[in-house]
Amino acid sequence: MTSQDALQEIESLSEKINYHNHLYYQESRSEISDYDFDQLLNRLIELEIEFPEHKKEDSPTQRVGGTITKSFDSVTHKYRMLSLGNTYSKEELIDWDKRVAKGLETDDYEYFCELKFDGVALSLTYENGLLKRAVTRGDGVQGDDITANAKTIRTIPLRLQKDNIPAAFEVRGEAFFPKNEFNRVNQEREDIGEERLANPRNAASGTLKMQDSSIVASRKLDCYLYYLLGENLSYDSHESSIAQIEEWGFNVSPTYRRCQNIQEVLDYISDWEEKRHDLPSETDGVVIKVNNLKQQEALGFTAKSPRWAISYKYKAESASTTLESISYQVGRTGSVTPVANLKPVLLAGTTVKRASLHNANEIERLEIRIGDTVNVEKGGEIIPKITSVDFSQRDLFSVPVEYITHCPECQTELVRIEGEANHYCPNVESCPPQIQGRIEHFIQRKAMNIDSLGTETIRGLLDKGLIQNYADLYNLTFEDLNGLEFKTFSEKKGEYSLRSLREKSATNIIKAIDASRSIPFEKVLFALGIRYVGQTVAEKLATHYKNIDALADADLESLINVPEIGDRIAQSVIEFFAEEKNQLLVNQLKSAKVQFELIETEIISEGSSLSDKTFVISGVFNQFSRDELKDKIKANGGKVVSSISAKLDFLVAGDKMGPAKLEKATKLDVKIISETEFLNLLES
Ligand SMILES: NC(=O)c1ccc[n+]([C@@H]2O[C@H](COP(=O)([O-])OP(=O)(O)OC[C@H]3O[C@@H](n4cnc5c(N)ncnc54)[C@H](O)[C@@H]3O)[C@@H](O)[C@H]2O)c1
Ligand SMILES: [Zn+2]
Repeated sequence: MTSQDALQEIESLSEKINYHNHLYYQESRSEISDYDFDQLLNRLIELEIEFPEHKKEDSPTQRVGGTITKSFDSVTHKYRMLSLGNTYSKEELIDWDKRVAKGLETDDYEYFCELKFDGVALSLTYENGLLKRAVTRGDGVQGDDITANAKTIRTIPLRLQKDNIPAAFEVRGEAFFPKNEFNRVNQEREDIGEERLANPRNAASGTLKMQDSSIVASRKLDCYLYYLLGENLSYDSHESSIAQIEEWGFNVSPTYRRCQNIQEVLDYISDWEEKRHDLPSETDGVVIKVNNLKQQEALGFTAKSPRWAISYKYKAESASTTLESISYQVGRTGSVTPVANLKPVLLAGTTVKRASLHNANEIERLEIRIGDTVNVEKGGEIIPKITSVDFSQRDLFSVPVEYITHCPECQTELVRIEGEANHYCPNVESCPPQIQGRIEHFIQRKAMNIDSLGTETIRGLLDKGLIQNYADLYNLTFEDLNGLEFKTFSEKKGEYSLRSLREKSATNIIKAIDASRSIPFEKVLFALGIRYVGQTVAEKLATHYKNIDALADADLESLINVPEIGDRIAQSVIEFFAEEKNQLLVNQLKSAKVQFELIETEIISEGSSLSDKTFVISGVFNQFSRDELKDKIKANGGKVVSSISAKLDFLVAGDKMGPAKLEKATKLDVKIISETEFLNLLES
């Protein structure tokens, strides 16, 4: 390679990396995988080593990726917040270990391994035991002051109540979107017709940069701490400082391990490779730190990262296959989602046949064509995604994808709202999947809980003309259902066959419809399917207005004054009740005697056998739902708390409890009891 070629490649790589850095840190988005990003960066490092004359001072290899934004006050870090060197290869890790040994001129050192949590780095400053400031990493020198947003994270202590707290210190950690919370938020967004958030990391970063802290609070972010800094602290190892912050009440993930040598580090890496998927947070690798603080100091820093630490990143599994066709799905709100039909391929133990393409922009961005060879990846997400197209394999005669212009289900011309990525079918009234989608939304477990009525049965009922909307369900009789014919699709045979509903199923459905008459008002309100009214919003509206008539009569001003109800939701509620056909639906449901009024429940005391005892509940239980279990504890004088500490009396463990909780409770010697043991406590 000539020096001139190198210069050209260096410039083009720098430009690409700066572009992706900007998207990642400023806009909380990514267009390429982390692995591909790191390949670009590594190539640039390589070239700069070979052609040092072309290395620029502001090269992305010399700087921490982020910058500060204008929307928050910027704060200069007392100690710079650096990045971490990273590698995907065990050989490179072993090389790094050799450099550590060489740098320290001894074999006498230990490592401390932690998981690499995939979120946003936060620096928290405490003065006299009080949280003073929470700042993002920014460009490493200055960051954004996001204290108000960080305060909504419930595991970040606002005040420390131990007596051995230094007057001033800083802790650093990673704020992240717990997986189940991420899924909950996305489910809720889907329920109300909003786009899904792309991945937990980007969502956490986007959330912490929001101007409205109440939205931040509604997304229950969490934070793990992994670093203590300050003047005159008397710890000699990273491990002892971590033990200290844990004792002060900071949330430390119990997944760390001290390792005597690089072999033990490699063992730790393999131990967590699979297990990490069961943890509450996304992780993308392992961070390996030299444990002794004096030795850390001796090793020091490069311009961008410490020499005493490195991250080993797990590579997402990927596979190559062919895009056979694209089909288009129409959802309850009319939004159209393109789906890639792939030649079946084995990926991370499952056969993948489909991948979401999200919207027209994504198709354009990937420049994907039918017949292309594509790479699919399965990250933390359940749905696999296409990460890139192998252009070298492209058929000469292939043509760009033409996005559909008309609804594949009802042939109505699609519309695209300014500023939104999705296309919509505007035929709300009679587009079949929209009608069906509204009924499916109504009957789901979280709503009217009539889910014994499956998708296919609903189709059958619609086809027969027995129902036209969800309110019609209440007119169904056993005779309508018994023997009802419906089509069912067999994946195996790849074809539809005709079946008929059995007597027992018909009975169950009638029972479930009947039982839904006692489903509480807030759930009924959610079931109606008003755009932007998800479960939480429905609860807020129900609590505020107490009954459907008051809500239907509310004007814009009144609605906006309800805490946490914004313009968009208010407008949507008004539009819903203004439509005559919706008024008819509501009236029909009223005649069917569903709950349109709030019943305020009180917890009735059952005794005091649990008084002064604290409980954490985790997992799934046989006899109770989690809420019922909580009520039971409260009814008997106990207290339910959310995090495990040494002071906790009992951890009630159900099935599928997270391994991290278990490990933490075991470590802190908290008493772990089963559901049955819990019931015994009540009787004693
Ligand atoms: N896909 C893209 O477009 C794109 C763009 C830019 C950056 N990236 C990704 O971001 C990474 C670079 O980001 P970076 O500079 O923030 O470095 P990094 O994320 O690789 O490592 C540093 C960060 O790790 C985090 N961390 C998590 N657990 C930790 C622990 N236990 N101890 C210490 N730190 C811990 C901290 O936030 C710290 O700031 C790259 O690996 C790249 O893959 C991707
Ligand atoms: Zn349609």
